[in-house]
This record gives sequence, C-alpha cells and structure tokens, in this order.
Amino acid sequence: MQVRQSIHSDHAKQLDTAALRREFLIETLFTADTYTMTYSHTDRIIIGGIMPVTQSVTIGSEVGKQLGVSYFLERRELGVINVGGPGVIDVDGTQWEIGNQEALYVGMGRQSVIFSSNDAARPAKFYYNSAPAHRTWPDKKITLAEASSTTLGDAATSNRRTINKFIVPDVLPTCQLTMGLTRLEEGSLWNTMPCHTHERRMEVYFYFDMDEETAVFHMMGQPQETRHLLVHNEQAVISPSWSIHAGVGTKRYTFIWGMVGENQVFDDMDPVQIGDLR
Ligand SMILES: O=C(O)C(=O)C[C@H](O)C(=O)CO
Ligand SMILES: [Zn+2]
Repeated sequence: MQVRQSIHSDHAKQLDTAALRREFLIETLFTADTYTMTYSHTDRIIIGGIMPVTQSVTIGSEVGKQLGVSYFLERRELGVINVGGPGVIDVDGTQWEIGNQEALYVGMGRQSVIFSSNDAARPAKFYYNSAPAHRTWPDKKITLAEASSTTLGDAATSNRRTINKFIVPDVLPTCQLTMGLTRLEEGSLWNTMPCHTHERRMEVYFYFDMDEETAVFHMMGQPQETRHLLVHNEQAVISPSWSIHAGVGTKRYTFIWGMVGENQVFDDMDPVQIGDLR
C-alpha cells in the first residue's frame, strides 16, 4: 500500500514536474494477479486496480492490519468499475458477473471479496475507489443502461461527452462514495472545461481507453495558479478540494471519476470562468 499525504496549495505550487507527479499521479494501477492500492490522506480515499489473470485476487487481512481493523471493508465501502474483459466478484459467497464498463457497489462489513477473470487472454481490470463508511448499504451491480447518463458539450468546443453516473444517489444509496464514467466522442478532447473546484469534496480521475500514442494533459492547481500532469493510459490523478481537474487529450479517451466528501450532490461545484484561469 502506498500512502499519499494531504498537500497544501501553497506547497503544491512550488513543485517541479517530478514532485507534482509524485504527489498527485498514480502511475501503475494494474499488475497481473495482484491488487494495487494507494491510500490518500485526502478524505482517506483508497484508489487501486485489480487484474486477476491466472488466479483470483483478494484484498486480504494484510490490508486490515495496515488500516487498524480486522479486514478491508470492516469500516469502508467499495465501488468497482471493470475496464477490462468480463469477470466475477465474489462477495461473501454471492457471485456478481461484472462485464466491461459495469460497476459493483459493495457495502461496509463484507468480509470476503474475491476477484477473478473469465478469460486469462482478456483479463478483467477492476478499477476501484473505497471510502470510510458508517453503515451498510446493499451491494448492487450497475450496468451502463442503469447508470444515470447525460450527454453534454459540443464539437465546436471539442468536448462532446457522455457522463454516466454509476454510483450516485439517483441509482443507489451509499455512505459517501460516488463514481461514474465519462466517455468522450470521436474528435472531442476536452473534459470538464469550463472547470470547477470542490470546496466540499475531493475527486480522483482515472484515464483509460487510450492507445500508446495518446496522452492527456490533466490540468490541476488553484484556478489562478494552474499546473498540468502528463497522463498516459490507465493512470490516475488525485485532486484535492482546492484544485481544478480537467483534461485535454491528444485523441479521445474515457475516464472514471470518483468523489468523497461532505455531500453527494453532483452539481455541488465551484465553477471557474475560463477568463479567470491563470
Ligand atoms: O466530463 C465532465 O465534465 C465530468 O465528467 C466531470 C466530473 O464528473 C466531475 O468533475 C464531477 O465533479
Ligand atoms: Zn469535479
């Protein structure tokens, strides 16, 4: 488990490229037959990827020890979106078939969560976020058709995209975690521009569906003090409350956003006018 401390905006603005990447970028999410895990002190979100290939994978009691509990989800909830081939998540003996771009919410208190792929040649890639929880809500699979979806933007501003809200109050109850997947149309490159910050929550962006030649310039920093991170396929960025989060790709791409914090109102954003950005 990697730990990332919280970071003050005054400190962040002094960092060079390597230090910005060390603080905010998660470079490797998927490693065959194991899980990756980054623990952020920002709202104590956990971010990671699970890629079972030749064997199933579980987040075992070693993580419970690191978190000071008996098992991973003793005091946490979990959201998973599969960005690979079809797979199965076994939650305390119930098997959930999770296909590409389908999600599973797992409530606090589930003791055994085992991830496997249906086909080693096309392994599942389970991207996950986990947040501290205070009660158990029912586990639920969410398909793309069941997500709450909105298409917005247009070709003239190169930001035509569909926001698929998988884990949001309209679809299912959770303690604090919300997650969704935003898909840019061919020829569209910008996400979340005009951009915003979130005084009352943090957010993580996970970029995928990109070929080797594609990169996303992820915009971050305070609106008057912007920086960028060069992000490649299947990498994630931690975005503290004070930071804008937006990106422009050299080609279209898809990304998953996950949020935790004070409330679950999707539109609770502090908008920034493009003319005010520096
Ligand atoms: O394309 C977008 O715009 C988004 O997907 C925005 C994110 O969902 C977000 O930043 C929510 O706060
Ligand atoms: Zn946001």
